[in-house]
Amino acid sequence: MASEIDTARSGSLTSNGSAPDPPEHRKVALITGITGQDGSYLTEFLLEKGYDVYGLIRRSSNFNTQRINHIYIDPHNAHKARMKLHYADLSDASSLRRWLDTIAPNEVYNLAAQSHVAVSFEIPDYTADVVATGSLRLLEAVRSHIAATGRTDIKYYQAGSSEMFGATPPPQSETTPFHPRSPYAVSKCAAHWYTVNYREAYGLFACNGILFNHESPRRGESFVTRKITRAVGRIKEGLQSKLFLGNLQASRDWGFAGDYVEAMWMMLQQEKPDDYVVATEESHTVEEFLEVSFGYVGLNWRDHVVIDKRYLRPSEVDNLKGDASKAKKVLGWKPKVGFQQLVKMMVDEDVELAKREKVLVDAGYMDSQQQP
Ligand SMILES: C[C@H]1O[C@H](OP(=O)(O)OP(=O)(O)OC[C@H]2O[C@@H](n3cnc4c(=O)[nH]c(N)nc43)[C@H](O)[C@@H]2O)[C@@H](O)[C@@H](O)C1=O
Repeated sequence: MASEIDTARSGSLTSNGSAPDPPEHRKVALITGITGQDGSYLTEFLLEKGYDVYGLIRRSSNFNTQRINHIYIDPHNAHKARMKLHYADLSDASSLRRWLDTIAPNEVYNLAAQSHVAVSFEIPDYTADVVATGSLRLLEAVRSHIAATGRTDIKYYQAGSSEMFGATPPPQSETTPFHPRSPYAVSKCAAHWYTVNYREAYGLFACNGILFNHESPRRGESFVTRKITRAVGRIKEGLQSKLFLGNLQASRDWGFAGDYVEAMWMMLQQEKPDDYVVATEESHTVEEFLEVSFGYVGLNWRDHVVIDKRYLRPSEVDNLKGDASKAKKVLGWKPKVGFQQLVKMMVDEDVELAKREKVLVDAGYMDSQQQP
């Protein structure tokens, strides 16, 4: 990645070796949250499909583009670069409208969020501004862009969340009532209903994907699955011995993020816009995740895990298990990676990562308490 901050950064990906369509024939996608786990998988997926992909990124004093660096191509290489990045922010309506007008996308994927449930209790106001009002700003930018340009061939995807179901018992489907249990979840409910409202009021092609937890080796390290697999790798390599966690009895329907981005795209390829639950239909407790991940490398989690009340939430979501029959029937979508395979994939990558850290620690370049 270039060391200079570009106003436009770009990348390309072709695995089948075929030349991409000429620019005038290529579909154009705009993604908010492109630097996140889902944004990176969706970008890879869309580039493979021959799209030009534009990502909106937030300004930060440090680069936060690690997950898409491998796709990056210097924008000066104009004919090869098919992923481009621009500065914008869901809290800045004018930036959203400006990039919509400039890019004129066919598909808009709103993946950006303050997505950490526990953190949303600490910064509820910011969470609501970005997750709820930010979605409204983007919808309004799309609506006013269509009104001004007459471009009706534009489709909108809203990243919804199983957290919206919250306290409502499983299995949860599109018809299950929402009972959100955090500022994050309440904000996602607002974003969901804004999306439904813009569909009903203005005829916008707008879909809500109600995605259950989806993980990968690119998952942020403060979410429980990655926190666990990072610890497994580091404990295995002798870089740490304890892992501090909160509620081990919470149960989640965990799938692979790479599978879930395909469902997002499929929703926008339908004739009519609609809302879909995306899930594996299996639920496992945090404790089961510990059993499988530590067990996989021959460790006993009970020797390492310490409960720290700091990680308990003021109100918890106990049990999520999706009913994805609509997505299966209408979209023809189904998950490819199961729970055991997902855990192993994450542990394998994090053992490798810990081995690289160990080299740095042994050479005196890093303290074992630090993480690169
Ligand atoms: C679908 C949904 O998925 C995610 O939200 P989440 O389910 O809250 O994910 P998580 O990995 O933070 O927590 C899962 C469970 O694990 C428990 N837990 C125990 N001990 C720790 C712990 O130490 N850290 C964390 N983070 N969780 C812990 C915690 O109390 C909770 O019951 C986000 O992507 C969100 O954006 C989203 O939309």
